[in-house]
Amino acid sequence: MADTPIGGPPTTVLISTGGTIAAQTTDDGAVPALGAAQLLSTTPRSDAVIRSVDLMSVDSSAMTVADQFAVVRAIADALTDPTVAGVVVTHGTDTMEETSFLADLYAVDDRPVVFTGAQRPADAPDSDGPANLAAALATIADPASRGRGVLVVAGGRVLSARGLFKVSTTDPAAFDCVSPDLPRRVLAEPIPVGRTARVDTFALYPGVSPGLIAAAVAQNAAGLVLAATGSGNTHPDITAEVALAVQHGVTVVVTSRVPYGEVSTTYGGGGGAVDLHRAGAIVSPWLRAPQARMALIALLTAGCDCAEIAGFFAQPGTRTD
Ligand SMILES: N[C@@H](CC(=O)O)C(=O)O
Repeated sequence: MADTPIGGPPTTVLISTGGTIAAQTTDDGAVPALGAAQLLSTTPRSDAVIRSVDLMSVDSSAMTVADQFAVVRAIADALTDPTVAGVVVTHGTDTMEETSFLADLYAVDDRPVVFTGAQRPADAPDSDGPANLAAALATIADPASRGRGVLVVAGGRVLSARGLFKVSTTDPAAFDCVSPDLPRRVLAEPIPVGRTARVDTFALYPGVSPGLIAAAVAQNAAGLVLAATGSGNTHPDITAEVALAVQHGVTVVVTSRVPYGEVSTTYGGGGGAVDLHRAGAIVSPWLRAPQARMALIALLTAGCDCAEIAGFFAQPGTRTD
């Protein structure tokens, strides 16, 4: 661990969580093995003073919601030190869109927070991890990174966490955004510790069984996020289940399984977004299912009611770009 000398240059905190960037290839497949200090040892030299925090070592596809909030708390802990210039989080790319967005929801500090990862394991001859980590550290040092919320650096791109999704299982430019300038919503609530609200998510498709929704309600889901077809539409049978779920006090958010474009109350016919909205569902115009779920978990855990949650998804928020 390298720490900041008193009166010395600002420190960057590097939080490692696992993922392919930290993975080594074994007979049983690639698994996270390296901590922050080992990641730094293969990263092109930077003059930054770096404090390492080995928070966890997991494949991000195996992360729990508790793990994700632990990452958010570790970022907040790092920023309690006024000598810290910013925080880099190394994380698997599979669920980086979720954890980075969750961190963005609580990012009240102007200092930059940058997530990065890799598509190729650390022991691959062409691993993209070292270059991504170097770029993430450089992004912390860039004054233009301040006040932009959480950023994600991969494959030569610097993107906002808001609206982010993984677009390739292999390309180093692993991510894109649904829209480059989504308004920023920051939650005033404290970062939760302990139990969080259960929110389930389903992709909808022709022939989908309405029983999926009933099963989630029966298992006490507090919220449901539906990745509907097109601009937020589905079969009329789903609308009836949504109405029942809402009557049971479950908050239902409708988004789309389509990557780009706005989700809107355009279509009727019994299963359109107009009908789902009338059944009590909240339409998420831009956040897709993985990020809408993170927001809903945070809002329900904070005790927000349906009107407040609808306001979160509807209001423009604070533009920072
Ligand atoms: N399965 C890996 C993939 C990656 O990091 O690219 C993970 O998300 O941890």
